[in-house]
Amino acid sequence: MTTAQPLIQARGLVKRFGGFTAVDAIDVAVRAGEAFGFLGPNGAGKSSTMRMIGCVSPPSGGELRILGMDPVHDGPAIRARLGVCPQLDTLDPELTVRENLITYARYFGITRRVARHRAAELLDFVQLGERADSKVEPLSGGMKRRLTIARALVNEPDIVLLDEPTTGLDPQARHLVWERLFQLKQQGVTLVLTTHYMDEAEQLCDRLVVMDGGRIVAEGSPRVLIEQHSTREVVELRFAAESQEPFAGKLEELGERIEVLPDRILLYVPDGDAAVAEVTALGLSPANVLARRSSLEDVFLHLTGRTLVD
Ligand SMILES: Nc1ncnc2c1ncn2[C@@H]1O[C@H](COP(=O)(O)OP(=O)(O)OP(=O)(O)O)[C@@H](O)[C@H]1O
Repeated sequence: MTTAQPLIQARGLVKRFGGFTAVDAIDVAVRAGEAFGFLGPNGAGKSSTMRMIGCVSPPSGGELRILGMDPVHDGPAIRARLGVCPQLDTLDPELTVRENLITYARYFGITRRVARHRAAELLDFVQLGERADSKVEPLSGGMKRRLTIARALVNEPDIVLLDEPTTGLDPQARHLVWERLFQLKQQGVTLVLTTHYMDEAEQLCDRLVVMDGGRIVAEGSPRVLIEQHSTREVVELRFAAESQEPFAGKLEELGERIEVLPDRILLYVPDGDAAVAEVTALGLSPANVLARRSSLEDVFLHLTGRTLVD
């Protein structure tokens, strides 16, 4: 395999569960050293895709190559070179923090001596060195997730798969996880992650695909996706009324595009402050006004007509 070849290449990849198509003929190429994301709402098909890449769920159709190998025939060889951080923690609550890493390393045939050394290094990396002898149970959600990330690194993988790495964590815990993932990125580790948080996708991913209903609806870097599918800024207006709809007609002239949601109106404009001044000049007085930069949430809304997190 040459370095120019993508580490993960999917062409027309399909996953069906009975008559239901969860992943519908997607094309994906993940290059060495990049942080690649699958962004989409619940049920978009992100986990199903990850499980095929992780060689724990066989594709129903299409082509998938991971590190130049075929997951159906070369599953064990591929898995040996992957690090996997699943959506739900699968740590062993009977073992200590350190033992969780050592036991996991042993599955890869790593000697006990090397495993101990690697466990110590990785626990320092995820800032859990002081908890090495603690049982897993009393750890916070964020600590458990960082331990799972450490566990995913124990075999020095070529690719790390992270399924919703910060779902369920509070903001501070999320930032600690992000910091560690940034660090891995800087070390040149290839990261593949799923998320339904647009801020996570924007901050961590060099490139991403936006998924909806099993399909890829857009692909690119966060910056390019925003440039292609949104305006520079957005003004969010909330009117204290039963429905936002009656206000929309009056605002249509102001923006390049307008979205009316049940609780607010989004006005897509080049300059947020100028648009707010124009809203005021129209004599409208919304209960709440926010001018902000466009985000991947706006991209998703534009492409699908729905918000990422309902
Ligand atoms: N084992 C299964 N049997 C039947 N249907 C499944 C199975 N696994 C997933 N699905 C369905 O496939 C669709 C995609 O699920 P998937 O878990 O891949 O989505 P997701 O984007 O990862 O969302 P989430 O964040 O909720 O995991 C969903 O409609 C889900 O109900």
